[in-house]
Amino acid sequence: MTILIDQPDYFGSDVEAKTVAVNERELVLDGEFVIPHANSFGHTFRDYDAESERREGVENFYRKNHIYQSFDFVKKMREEYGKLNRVEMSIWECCELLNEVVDESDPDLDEPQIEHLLQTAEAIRKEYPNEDWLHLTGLIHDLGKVLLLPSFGGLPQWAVVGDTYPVGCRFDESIVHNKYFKENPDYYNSAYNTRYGIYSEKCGLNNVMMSWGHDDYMYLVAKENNTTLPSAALFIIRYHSFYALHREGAYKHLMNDEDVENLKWLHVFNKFDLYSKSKVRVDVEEVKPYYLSLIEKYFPAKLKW
Ligand SMILES: O[C@H]1[C@H](O)[C@@H](O)[C@H](O)[C@@H](O)[C@H]1O
Ligand SMILES: [Fe+2]
Ligand SMILES: [Fe+2]
Repeated sequence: MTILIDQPDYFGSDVEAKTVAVNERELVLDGEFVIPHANSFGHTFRDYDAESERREGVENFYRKNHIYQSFDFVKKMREEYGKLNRVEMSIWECCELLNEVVDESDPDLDEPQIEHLLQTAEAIRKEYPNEDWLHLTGLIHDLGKVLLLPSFGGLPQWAVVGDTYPVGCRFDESIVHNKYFKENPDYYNSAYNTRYGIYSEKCGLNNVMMSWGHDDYMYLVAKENNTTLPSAALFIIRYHSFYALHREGAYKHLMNDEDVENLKWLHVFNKFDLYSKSKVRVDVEEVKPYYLSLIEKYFPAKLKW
């Protein structure tokens, strides 16, 4: 699939000019999505140092995440969860399960995850009414967080949520709270701690092992259950937490040409994923029929998880 869109520039140097002070209700108006200048705690988005009720918990989360996400751990998880032998259910059933899930890594949101899914999808729908595949991508991108639930193995938060990054090569400095990597065994492994590590120039992200979590798991679920979503959707699901790449531009030397194309859509998507987080609730029952129709278009009725 070829994508002909301009690179969005809302993260450029003039980001201040592009952000507009809005009250939360403006997010639900029709037309172009407006980037709010503050999250629901009154801070800028993704400010990991801002003194807030969430700061300490989030830092603690990243400490564990960076210590335990090693190459060997990721390999084991991929093998284990690649079997998809735990649960059978529909996409919508999975959305409902997320009612119970709260993400401890997120400085911008403390609502149940189903709110975030609908807020993301609805914000995309307003600005890109014709890209139904992107609406559905918004709805499902975080479904992998069910890994936190007992029937999915009840993984700890550090193995499910938070930003992701490659393992098998050097941890980039732009990764949030990167100082904690010093306690990761791979940090001292000379096979893994160089710019390329076990990878090579333009090898393609598909060949790169990412830290384990909800992104890679949901990618596996979608792919192995033969979704008809386009490759850009699978790319978004798989790399939406890879902020070191899509926000900071690190690890670009590992991308191949297809990754470069798909990254354009990930930039589009990220605006909605990040800045739609608010206390404004979406009426689930009202939008449900629309999303059920999309699920039917792009997925089988029951999936293996
Ligand atoms: O805290 C957030 C949250 O877990 C998101 O779902 C993930 O995609 C982000 O990258 C992460 O920073
Ligand atoms: Fe996510
Ligand atoms: Fe998200």
